[in-house]
Amino acid sequence: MNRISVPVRQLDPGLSLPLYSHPGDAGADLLSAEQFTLAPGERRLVPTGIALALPHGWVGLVHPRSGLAVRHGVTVLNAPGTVDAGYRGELKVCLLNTDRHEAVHFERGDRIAQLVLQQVDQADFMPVADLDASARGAGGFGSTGR
Ligand SMILES: O=c1ccn([C@H]2C[C@H](O)[C@@H](COP(=O)(O)OP(=O)(O)OP(=O)(O)O)O2)c(=O)[nH]1
Ligand SMILES: [Mg+2]
Repeated sequence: MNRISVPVRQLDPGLSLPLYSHPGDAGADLLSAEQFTLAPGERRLVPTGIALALPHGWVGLVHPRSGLAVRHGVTVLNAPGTVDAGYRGELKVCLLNTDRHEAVHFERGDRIAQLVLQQVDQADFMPVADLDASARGAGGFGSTGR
């Protein structure tokens, strides 16, 4: 596992930095810079109080936390959110309360999502008349059965 240095601007100095709970964890927990309540079915763009300068060739992926999903039905609507390396604005998390009955309350500093850093490549998209054959072919969307 690489350990890379990522410059962080703390827009809200009272909040801790993203935190890996255990050595080797893939996701660093992102904190909420706000106190708020999500009504059933409500979505909200939640600020995290930080801005990053990810290295070129890396991406930040904003994943849901499984505990929030299982216990409260709270997920990240656009999961995984894509944080481009060149983005210098505040990291935000689009939370959605999928529960149909229960509101969910969050305090400032609560862990709302997790950031996974990965290396990525770009493609040069080359127009061609035909694609090479493959075992799967055009089968998809349940072509292999349930
Ligand atoms: O969960 C997310 C997703 C995105 N972003 C920020 C960083 C990212 O680089 C930027 C744009 O995200 P994306 O490309 O997914 O959104 P878009 O709707 O395509 O907006 P844009 O036109 O700005 O690219 O918004 C976040 O802070 N959190
Ligand atoms: Mg975009």
